Amino acid sequence: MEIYYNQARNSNTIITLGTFDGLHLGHQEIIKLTVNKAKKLDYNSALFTFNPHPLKVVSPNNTPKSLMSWKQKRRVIESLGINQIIVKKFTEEFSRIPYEDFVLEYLLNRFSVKEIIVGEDFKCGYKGKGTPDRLKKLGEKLGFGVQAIPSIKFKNKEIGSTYIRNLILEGRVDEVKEQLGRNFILDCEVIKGDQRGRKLGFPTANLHPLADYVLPPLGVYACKVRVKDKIYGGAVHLGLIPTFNKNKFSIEVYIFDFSGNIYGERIELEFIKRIRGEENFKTVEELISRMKEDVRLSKIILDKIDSL
Ligand SMILES: Cc1cc2nc3c(=O)[nH]c(=O)nc-3n(C[C@H](O)[C@H](O)[C@H](O)COP(=O)(O)O)c2cc1C
Ligand SMILES: Nc1ncnc2c1ncn2[C@@H]1O[C@H](COP(=O)(O)OP(=O)(O)O)[C@@H](O)[C@H]1O
Repeated sequence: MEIYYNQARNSNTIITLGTFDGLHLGHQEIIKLTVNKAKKLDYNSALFTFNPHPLKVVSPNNTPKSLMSWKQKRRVIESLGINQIIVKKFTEEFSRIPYEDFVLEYLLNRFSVKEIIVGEDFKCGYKGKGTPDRLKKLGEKLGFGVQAIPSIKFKNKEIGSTYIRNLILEGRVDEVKEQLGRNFILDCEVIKGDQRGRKLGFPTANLHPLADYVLPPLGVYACKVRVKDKIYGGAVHLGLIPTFNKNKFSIEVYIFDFSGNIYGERIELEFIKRIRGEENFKTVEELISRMKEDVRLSKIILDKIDSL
């Protein structure tokens, strides 16, 4: 797969466009359709996306939190078999280009696009005027097809990034797989904490997320952790650590059956299930005994999913 940040070119291309945050099952359907159609016709398949999220430029206060980092996104797109990704820098100036000019300059002149495949709620161009219906009309004039794919449903609910973000915000991390096709995973770097964890008998890797992720409510979650391509079970705590009178948000994971120094490493944290909310313990002993219980419960949860 090739990645371009500006002037890519190709001929006879079937293209899909969007921000694709989360690359949920609906997005995956659209991308697979693009890939399969291109293969059948022996055309190039491409995915055109924007960075940063267009709303960050057009309406900064309404920018949604992310479901994935760019690295995670790239990996999923690659696994779906697209030939080319085009990442267009989304600027104020770019946001003012009318959809007709955008299509002509970016899609027809550069890729001689034969077909555009998008979700039915897709919009592009100045003020989002480039809806699928208008694109279809433009295509009739300029000689390309447009396919608008209706949202797919699961258990009667439309699959969508907003719905997935809300599940996460409510702590329902065990339900996102039905929509994403995978669990919610944070791409993180391990940073230094207060060095208190090991004294409690629970060393915890303090995590700095590598995207502006949507995050579940404060508390403790059973999780899996990928460290240097090995997967471990874990218990992760998101909170302000009131027991030690801290008031700074942190994400910390105790990794089961692991020892070693991983400061500075890039790791992935996969949320499996919420266990409880954050508590302010009166004594350190009470905290430690509750952490033991968290570890016991996490292991039961992880054993259950591994045996499915
Ligand atoms: C499974 C788990 C549960 C935790 N629960 C709480 C809690 O309910 N309240 C709290 O104040 N801190 C909680 N913590 C945070 C610990 O107090 C924290 O790991 C400890 O202060 C070590 O911090 P350090 O890594 O910065 O040294 C929890 C940590 C873990 C790993
Ligand atoms: N089982 C483990 N889980 C998490 N981190 C571990 C583990 N074993 C060793 N470590 C290492 O110890 C560090 C955590 O120790 P801790 O005393 O909590 O320090 P800090 O407050 O800097 O996170 C981690 O960043 C990691 O490098």
